[in-house]
Amino acid sequence: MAVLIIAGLDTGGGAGLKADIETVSALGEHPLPVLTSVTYQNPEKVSGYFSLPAEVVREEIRAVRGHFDIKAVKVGVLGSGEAVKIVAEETRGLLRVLDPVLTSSTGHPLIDVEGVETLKDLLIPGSIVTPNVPEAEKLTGMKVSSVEDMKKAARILVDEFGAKTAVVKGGHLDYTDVLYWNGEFYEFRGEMIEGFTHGTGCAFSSALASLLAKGMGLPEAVEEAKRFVETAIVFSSSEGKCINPLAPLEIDVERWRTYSGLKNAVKRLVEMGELLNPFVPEVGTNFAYATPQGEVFAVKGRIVRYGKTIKPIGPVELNASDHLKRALLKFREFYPEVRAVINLRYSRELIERTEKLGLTVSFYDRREEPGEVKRAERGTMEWGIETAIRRVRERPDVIYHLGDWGKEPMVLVFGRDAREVVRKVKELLG
Ligand SMILES: Cc1ncc(COP(=O)(O)O)c(N)n1
Repeated sequence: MAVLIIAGLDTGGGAGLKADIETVSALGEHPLPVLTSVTYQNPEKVSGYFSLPAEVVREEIRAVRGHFDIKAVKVGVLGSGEAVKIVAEETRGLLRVLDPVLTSSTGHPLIDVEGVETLKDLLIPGSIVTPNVPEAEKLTGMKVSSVEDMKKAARILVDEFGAKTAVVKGGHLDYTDVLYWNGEFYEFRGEMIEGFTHGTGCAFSSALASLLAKGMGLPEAVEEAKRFVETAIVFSSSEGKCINPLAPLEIDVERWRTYSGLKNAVKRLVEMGELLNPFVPEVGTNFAYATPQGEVFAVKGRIVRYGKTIKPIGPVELNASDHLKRALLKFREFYPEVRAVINLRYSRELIERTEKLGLTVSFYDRREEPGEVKRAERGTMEWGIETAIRRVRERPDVIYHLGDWGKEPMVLVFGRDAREVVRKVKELLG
């Protein structure tokens, strides 16, 4: 189904048309992108924008309106009052979701002063309007600091401004979204989700337009759009510092379980921070957790000593550790049930304690490494793990070496899942 998108271009690839196109595509519909403004922007700053002549926007819409069977339209950045007028004219009769973008989240205006007034007069009437809290405040002139205020603002947008429906999004308050539809309020609860949020407003309105285009009704479509955006935040892009609307296509259940399992396990480790601190090597600790299919999540930038405690540098991401990933994948060739591993600083006491606890310990020694492995660029880790595994009869819980990666002696603790690794580490630290 075709979804018309009327929005601006974000050169940083975070918000605007790019997020909209990805969202509509991820939800299986066909995006028709109409450009209104080019913004000069990166994740930290919008340095300006250029609005296309409004007549260009009109021609863009006309080129597709007669040709495609457009089921819904999403309107984002418009830039100028003139464009608002034309979009109101050219989208008449279409199911219209309006994200009333007034400024970027970094605070730069994305519409001129006349545009804000024209938006109220011409475009909000008849639209499903989806402001966030600052936008709801600016449009209604009221202060919005609670769910009750959000309801009041939603009602003003519908009863006084003539919107068909209003969804006030609570990302700036307690993550509850409020829908006012057919004279009734609906609340959609959410929670703080770690990740980048740049582009969330665009993705939400595009998702809502796509779901409505499919024929989904309200309030279900709002709930579904909210969950879509939550997933896009969870799997946001650290490179783009923005959401990842393609995440729902990229993840599956096992990826999700592995990701959240590792995230929780890292939290448990941080709780034991003081105890663990002396066991964090100079190069840092990492914690890798593989899906049953062998994709490996780890902590981007590793976990480092931080004062008396420890701190993960970045988020949990796919392929965030090369060394541990290789160690784990090699281990799994022998014992596929093993899916998690952590590296700790070597100490004689740690190994003694492992043995005392009845865990199986093995090791490798780089002095035994055959010449051809040494000469090959990347085989040492694999050779070491295989050698250690073959040295003992049972599946090892711990493999250590006395000088390798960064030449620092290291202990690797393996387990069937991230939770089991945390349990073993807890036992080892006493
Ligand atoms: C082209 C364009 N459209 C929309 C936004 C709002 O997104 P955000 O609130 O994440 O800055 C933006 N910054 N740029």
